[in-house]
Amino acid sequence: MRKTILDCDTVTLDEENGALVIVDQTQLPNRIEMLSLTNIEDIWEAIYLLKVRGAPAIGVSAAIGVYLAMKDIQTEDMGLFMKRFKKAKEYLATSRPTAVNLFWALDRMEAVAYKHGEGSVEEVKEALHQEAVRIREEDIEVCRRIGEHALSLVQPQAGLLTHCNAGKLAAVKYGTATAPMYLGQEKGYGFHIYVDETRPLLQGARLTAFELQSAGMDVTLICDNMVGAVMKKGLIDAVFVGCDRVAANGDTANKIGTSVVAAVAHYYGIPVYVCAPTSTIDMALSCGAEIPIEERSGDEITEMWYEKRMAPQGVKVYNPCFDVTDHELITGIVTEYGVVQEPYEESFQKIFQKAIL
Ligand SMILES: CSC[C@H]1O[C@H](OP(=O)(O)O)[C@H](O)[C@@H]1O
Repeated sequence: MRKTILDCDTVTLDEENGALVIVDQTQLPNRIEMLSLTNIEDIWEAIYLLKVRGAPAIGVSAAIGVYLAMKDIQTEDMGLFMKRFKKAKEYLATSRPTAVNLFWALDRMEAVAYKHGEGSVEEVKEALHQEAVRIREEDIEVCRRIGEHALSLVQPQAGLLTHCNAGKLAAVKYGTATAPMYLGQEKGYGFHIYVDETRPLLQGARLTAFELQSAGMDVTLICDNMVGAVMKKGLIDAVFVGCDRVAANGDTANKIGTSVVAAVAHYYGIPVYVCAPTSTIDMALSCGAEIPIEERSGDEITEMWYEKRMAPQGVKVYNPCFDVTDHELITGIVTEYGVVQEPYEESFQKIFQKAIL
């Protein structure tokens, strides 16, 4: 049976070879190529170059990466070990600035290291190993639960629109925005899914359309500038998007163009749902203006995915990788604990209190 992208683990730990194994997403959809990364520099570069991308997948990669960086260190000096750990953690934290899951996962790994700090270095290494595996496994359950809550918001045969890739290729199995789509497919909901190509790196065209088509779903690929026409035509009943960081007031950073989708949907009275694992909610930021927005090389805009130039030499370029959708444009934020609505800060606090209990 030919392997499809759905048979490939987006991100996993190869215990036998001590490697982070990822699908090289820069080669999709033309080639399914797995990369086996054993050193922290290659893992950093894979995150930076979007060979592995998407907030949850970035978090899992960093957790596995920092474990791999520490597992072969030969010392019984805990102070030296923790010094080396912090160096590895801080290095991986420089790979990309917006997806809070990167920092959330690294902080979780650090907390586990300190929690076991009274033991031996070998015990800390094993604790890091178990936590990295746990972070990966938790994502599957968290996204499935997001899918179940999101599915309750739409009817069979609904027209859904999504932007960028918040799918299996951005996480471990279900994805976030695509979780209701995968669960709907399992239950025969027959969704009609419209996917924005998502310039400049085309995560929608290259990744979302690819994975959902591979799953046998009804997928229609559109250019980003067609969202208004598709919504005006009455083809969209709901928008589901992912997120890279949600501020305490519900303002959400997601792929550039998401705020446009939300504004147009708002104009046409179409609900916009952000699918957000609580690991992507950053209560330390009061509003979206505080979210760091990654800017990337202008080449991503002037070169058609590094194949041929499509803009004049020397043209000035601005390439913010994300934008912030104001909470007023968001109908609901779907977490693994349920659908949250305004006032978001109060709702998030209730969720986090429940999660702690
Ligand atoms: C489920 S998080 C996916 C999120 O990450 C993407 O950004 P990038 O492809 O640059 O990592 C995009 O914002 C997606 O919504």
